[in-house]
Order: sequence, then C-alpha cells, then structure tokens
Amino acid sequence: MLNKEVQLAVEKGDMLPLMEEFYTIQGEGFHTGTAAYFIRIGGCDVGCHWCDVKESWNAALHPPTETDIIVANAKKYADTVVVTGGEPLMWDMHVLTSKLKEQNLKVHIETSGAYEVTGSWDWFCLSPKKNKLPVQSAYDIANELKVIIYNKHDFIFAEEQAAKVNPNAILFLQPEWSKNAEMTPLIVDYVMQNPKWRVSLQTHKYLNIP
Ligand SMILES: C[S@@+](CC[C@H](N)C(=O)[O-])C[C@H]1O[C@@H](n2cnc3c(N)ncnc32)[C@H](O)[C@@H]1O
Ligand SMILES: Nc1nc2[nH]cc(C(=O)O)c2c(=O)[nH]1
Ligand code: SF4
Ligand SMILES: [Mg+2]
Repeated sequence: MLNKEVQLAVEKGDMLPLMEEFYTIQGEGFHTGTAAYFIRIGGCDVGCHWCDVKESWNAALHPPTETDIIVANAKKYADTVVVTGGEPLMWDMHVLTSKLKEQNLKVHIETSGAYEVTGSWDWFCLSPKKNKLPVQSAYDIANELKVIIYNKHDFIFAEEQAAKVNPNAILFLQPEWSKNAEMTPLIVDYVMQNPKWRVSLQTHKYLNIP
C-alpha cells in the first residue's frame, strides 16, 4: 500500500498502529484473574511520568496493521479481548470493535478517557490522568474507575474523579508500581475507611506474566 493509502486507512480505523498482542490474565481491576487477549495500540500524548509502557508513546514506531489481521489473531484465543495502549482512543475504534463483536468476542478497553469515545465497549475501564482529564462521555459510560496512587494527593484526585463518574462505576485505587511499598498500606487504610473503594493490584507483575 502507498503511504497515503495507509495514512487514510489509519484515519478510518481500518488499520491501527499495533505495538503488541498477547494472551494473558487480566491483572488489574474488576476482571482481575480472567483470561483475555490483549491488543496494545501505539500512540499516547498524555505523558504520565510513571507510565509503565513508555515504548508505546510514539505511534510511528508501531506498524499500521489491518484490523482484520488483529481480529483473526484475537479470535484464536479467549472470548474476551482487552484493547489498551498507548491511548487507544486516539484512534477511531469503530471498525476494530465492530469486527471483534462480529466474532462474538467481548470487548474491553483500558483508557485514560482523554479523547472522544469511539467504538462499542462491553467493559470500559477509565483510568483518569491529571495531565489530561477525561471527556464527559468517558465518565458517563465507565464501568470501572481505576485511579493510580503515586502520592497522598492522589487520594484527593481520586475523590474528585469519583464525583464525576456515573454512579454505577465500580471504584478502584491502584498503587503506582514504583511506589508500591509506600502507597499500598495507605490504600489499604483508605479503603477500610472509605469502603466505596476497592483495592486493585497489578497482579500480572507478581505472577511474572505479560
Ligand atoms: C499503560 S495504560 C494504557 C491505557 C491508557 N493509556 C490508560 O492509561 O488507561 C494501562 C493501565 O496501566 C496503568 N498504569 C500505567 N503505568 C502504571 C504504573 N506505573 N503503576 C500502576 N499502574 C499503571 C494505567 O493507569 C492504566 O490503567
Ligand atoms: N496482565 C495484564 N493485565 C493488564 N491490565 C491492564 C493492562 C494494560 O497495560 O492496559 C495490563 C497488562 O499489561 N497486563
Ligand atoms: S495515559 Fe496510559 S499509556 Fe499514556 S502515559 Fe498515561 S499510563 Fe501511559
Ligand atoms: Mg500494563
């Protein structure tokens, strides 16, 4: 395909900059412990200084890949696909999600919510970031709110975000990995004091799986 054609296909969401895809166990949040096929889309400009996948940020490093190929791979594995990144909502997700659903796959997303919501989602995990707050529609459709705790101020940020999300969203606090030892005890105390919250750990990092 010519460069221009690829560019157009990416704009339409027929192709996406694919960083990696892997079959693993969902490590975080509500669906922790369940098998899922992960699709990691490149590109993110939110700029979290503690991001654990900075290699994803530059979309140009990740080859534009046909959604048909991504879907054909995904359907060989689990019945659930998790679309993550990078920031997947930087791209038009309609084509990918409708093709995944045509194959009767359940489609989950991990997102900062900083961009307009596209695509159709069976589970929407919103992990808001201070640098670039979620759009209203992300708060409205979130099934879970997962706030990363890097320092004490993040508990205040978490409450601000909980006030904005729809009332059915399940609320999680997740320690930032490098501050794990310091923040996890604070999270434990906080959840006991404020039981509307739940603890989320990055369990895949303890299990040594992707
Ligand atoms: C790498 S992000 C990709 C999806 C999207 N950009 C987002 O931030 O939600 C996937 C999840 O990992 C979380 N995360 C990233 N770096 C982390 C870290 N160092 N410690 C704990 N969670 C982290 C994010 O908040 C998000 O919930
Ligand atoms: N096992 C596993 N679970 C995850 N949940 C969210 C992840 C992500 O990076 O979006 C992730 C990940 O990278 N691995
Ligand atoms: S929004 Fe997600 S991918 Fe982007 S920098 Fe933050 S944690 Fe990393
Ligand atoms: Mg991860």
